[in-house]
Amino acid sequence: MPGLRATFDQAVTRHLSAVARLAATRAVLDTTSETGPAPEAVAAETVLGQRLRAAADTLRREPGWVRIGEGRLHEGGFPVMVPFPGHAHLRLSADAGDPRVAGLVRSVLLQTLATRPPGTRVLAVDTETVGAAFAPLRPLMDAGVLAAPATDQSGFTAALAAAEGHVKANLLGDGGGELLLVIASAPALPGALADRLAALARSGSGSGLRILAAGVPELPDSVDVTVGDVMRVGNPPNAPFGMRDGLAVPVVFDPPQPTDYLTAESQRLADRARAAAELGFADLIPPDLWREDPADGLATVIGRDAQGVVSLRFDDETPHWLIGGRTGGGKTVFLLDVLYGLAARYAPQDLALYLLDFKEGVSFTEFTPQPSDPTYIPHAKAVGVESDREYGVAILRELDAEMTRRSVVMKRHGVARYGQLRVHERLPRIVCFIDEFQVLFAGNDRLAREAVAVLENLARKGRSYGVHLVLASQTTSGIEALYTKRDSIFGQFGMRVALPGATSVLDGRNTAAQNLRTGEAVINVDGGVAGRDRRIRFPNAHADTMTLFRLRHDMWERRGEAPAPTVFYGYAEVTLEEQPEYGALVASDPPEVLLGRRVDASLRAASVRLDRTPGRHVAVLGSDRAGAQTLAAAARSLARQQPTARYVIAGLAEPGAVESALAGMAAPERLTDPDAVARVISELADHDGPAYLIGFGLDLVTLDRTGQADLRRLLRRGPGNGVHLLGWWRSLRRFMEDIGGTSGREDVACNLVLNIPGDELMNHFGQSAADWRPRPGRALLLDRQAGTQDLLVPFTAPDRT
Ligand SMILES: Nc1ncnc2c1ncn2[C@@H]1O[C@H](COP(=O)(O)OP(=O)(O)OP(=O)(O)O)[C@@H](O)[C@H]1O
Repeated sequence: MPGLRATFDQAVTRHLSAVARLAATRAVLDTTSETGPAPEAVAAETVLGQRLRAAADTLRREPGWVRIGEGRLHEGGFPVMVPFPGHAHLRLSADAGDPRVAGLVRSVLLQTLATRPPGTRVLAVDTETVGAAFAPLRPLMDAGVLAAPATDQSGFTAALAAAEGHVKANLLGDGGGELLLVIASAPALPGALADRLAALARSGSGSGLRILAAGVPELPDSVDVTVGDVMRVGNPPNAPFGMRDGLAVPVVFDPPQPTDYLTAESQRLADRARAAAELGFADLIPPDLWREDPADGLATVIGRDAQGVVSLRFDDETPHWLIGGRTGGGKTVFLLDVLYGLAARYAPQDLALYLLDFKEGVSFTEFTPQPSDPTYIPHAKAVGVESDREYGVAILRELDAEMTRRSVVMKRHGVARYGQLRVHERLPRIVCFIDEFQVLFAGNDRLAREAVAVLENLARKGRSYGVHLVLASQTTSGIEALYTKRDSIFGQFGMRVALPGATSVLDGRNTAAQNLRTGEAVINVDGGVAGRDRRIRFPNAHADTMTLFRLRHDMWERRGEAPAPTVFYGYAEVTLEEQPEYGALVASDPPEVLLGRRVDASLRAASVRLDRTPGRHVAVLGSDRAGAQTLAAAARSLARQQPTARYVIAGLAEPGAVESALAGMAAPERLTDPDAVARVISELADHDGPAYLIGFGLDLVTLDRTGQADLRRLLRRGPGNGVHLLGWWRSLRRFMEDIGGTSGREDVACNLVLNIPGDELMNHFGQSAADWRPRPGRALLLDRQAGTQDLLVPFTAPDRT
């Protein structure tokens, strides 16, 4: 603005000429002291004082000038402004051990920050009062504007090194904004350090560094202030404004600013810096979708810090990330920023996402189709919401298998790295996000051991195959779980992200994550070591619903062939009717009885084939009433495939489930009397099929010796004759008695176990069943002939709410 510029230039000129003339006037006043000051000289000085006051008034609002005290005239005074940091550094001869100097240092610092760009950052040194000189400016420290003061020689050396790094970056044109080095007091400097400080001071105006140093013996290119009872302002470098012999009048210190003022002003400046450092969610999203090439890695913008915009990468240096922070610390928001940022930059052919959360963690549901919004993120392949460990491990196994597939392809092309493979085949990079990953290790059982092994393999080899992991946890013990499990896994996670409340993500001696606020994070690309931290602010994706909505829809519109992800909702019940395979059932022999949904990467139906081999019966075991519903669903799936078979329904318990089993059967025989059931068992023992006895509560049937023999004959010979039993026993002991104990074990090969603890199963099913921990909504399907053991969500009643 030319008008303002002109006013300022005038103010400077007026100030300079007034200062110069003041010296001359002073000389006259001083030589006439015997007879008292000459009235004309006093009058001239008064006029100059007025001019200086007016000029100071303008300069006060200018960046580059600060007030240091009041110039004393014979009558009145005027504010003394010095051209810091605009034209020069500033040296004070005494240090902050003198409270007046401490007050002046604070005042100059706050004035400077108030008129400089909000990105200005400050390195502080105070060895004499151990940082006390800066203590009232705490809000600036919390906001990352003012670094925690260095209080000893090594801290001072580190501050010099940081300032040197800043100067180098600026001189090379890498930017970095403006840095102030404020030394409130310093140790006696050995020659080498004094030389380094002097070199910094001489680095020139293009270096982006200004120095305010109190108590150092010298500082090139500075306004030099000698501190005694009053201050004497020396000759500024290049004397740009006529003070060739310094300021001719003594300068008195301003009264110290009260702590309340210092805190409030620091807070105001801190808030301003925070607001300026803020990026909006829209700033994370590139103008054009899917333009980036993943060959050398993935990158996305996440936020900014004092140095500018911060990007995060998945590449050879930081193939995997570890994220920590307490509940409510912003983990969900952070992950969403990353996910949307990546998905907007890379096409689904170039980036595949696997998203897992375990209990009470992030919810990735917004990436999946919902009844209210059928769109989805086309990069998402599998999403687990409140997943079981089994589901998580199954996904990890998939990724492990994918690495093996890629290694074969890479061998074929004679290449060793993902980047080289991309020349031949357009395979996507894969990123697997696991929230509350420590759940995978819970239990220290076979599954936990497998989780550790697969995770270790992925962590070690993933970078070569374009497979990346992001592990997040809200608890210290969660993060430590990884460390204590396998040191070698932890070491692979070069990228550390500490959100508010994170304790173990960074190195134990790194305190950078203290005092983080919501929306802030410390990013460390060096495994968490101190000194490699960037404290950033990241935007809240959910605060910009319009951009989010548009992005989702744009991506979905362009999804092409990318199918919706498979989604596993750990908390949800599943009915037979919603399982895709049920709709596809047609008349077939032998039939596949559907029992539930597998808890694995496929989420396909768990089924057993009832063919003519021995043992093809189904026992549902456990008192959980859900067992009756599952049996009913099995019966309905059977009726679709064997519409003309004979069905005998033993409805001894759970009449509601019995009713739903009958649906779809042409002419079922329904029995409700245990004795009638015993009789039909005897009849079916020597019967030719196809016939199915479906028993609800078979433990209610009392069998005499003959009856027991008939049942065992049915079990042993039935399948060969096309006769199968599907029964629900509420007691394992009773079931074992009925089938004849160990000798009858192989006669019922398919067992669906509900609420019977693993240690009770061992006798009958062997050691491998010992890990089973019953829980609502889950069942274990053991097929003795196939030797398999699968976790599934057993089907529930369609009308259950
Ligand atoms: N970058 C941000 N800017 C502004 N507000 C934020 C930001 N990140 C998070 N928040 C606020 O903090 C709240 C909690 O964040 P978030 O849900 O991400 O936390 P969390 O660590 O995932 O916690 P939880 O797992 O308990 O949900 C958000 O609802 C939002 O109001």
